[in-house]
Amino acid sequence: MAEAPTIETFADGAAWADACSERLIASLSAAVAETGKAIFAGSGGSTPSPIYRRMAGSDLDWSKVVVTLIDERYVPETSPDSNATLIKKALMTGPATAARFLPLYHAEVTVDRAAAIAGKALAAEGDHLDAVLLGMGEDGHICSMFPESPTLKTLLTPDLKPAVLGVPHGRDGMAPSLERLSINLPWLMTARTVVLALTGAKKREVFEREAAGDPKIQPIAALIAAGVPLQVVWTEKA
Ligand SMILES: O=C1O[C@H](COP(=O)(O)O)[C@@H](O)[C@H](O)[C@H]1O
Repeated sequence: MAEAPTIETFADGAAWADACSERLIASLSAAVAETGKAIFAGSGGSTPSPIYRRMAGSDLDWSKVVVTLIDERYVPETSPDSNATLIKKALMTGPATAARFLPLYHAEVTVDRAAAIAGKALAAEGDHLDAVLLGMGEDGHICSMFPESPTLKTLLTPDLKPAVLGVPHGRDGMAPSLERLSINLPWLMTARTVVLALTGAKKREVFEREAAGDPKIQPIAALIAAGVPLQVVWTEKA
């Protein structure tokens, strides 16, 4: 069985955000130096903004970078739930406005059609992700992979093609409350660098529980079993 990665602990939010940003930028810079381009896939939610602000201030040649999302709520950018709006505001500022943004959401189509459009566009950019920033909810979800949800059967199948998939909202009060879009495990398996940014005692506890869980129904355990190169970076308070 694959071993859970060590949780790296940082003394405060500034050191934690610096460490996350430095690792992601190092991977993107190496890709630009080697191939002339790089793909970054970032998370939404409440955790990543300080990391994005630091990344935006780096001297990476952003004109060579494609920025996309690991997941998205099926809402337009005018919604406060839009991950696209969050990443545009926090990351794509200053020199980083030169990066090209690849949205997962598309208007006026079904969530599955939007996923197919986004999946095709991402696959046209390359066959791997150079750097990925993941977050985790206190319920153990990463991307839009919710523990024990029926969509995990497809999202977590390791030997499918890398794809973006539509995620229906949960029934009977189960998560997620909105339709969503998510990259699948095979995309994560292509990634050169994957930082899982965690804050707070609760998330540390949840990570430890999920990492030791069943890869069929617990996404964190599935990533570990599939050999996704997770760097788990934690601080008590961001
Ligand atoms: O819904 C989502 O939640 C997770 C975790 O968010 P956080 O607010 O606990 O940081 C996030 O990683 C994901 O991208 C987002 O869609």
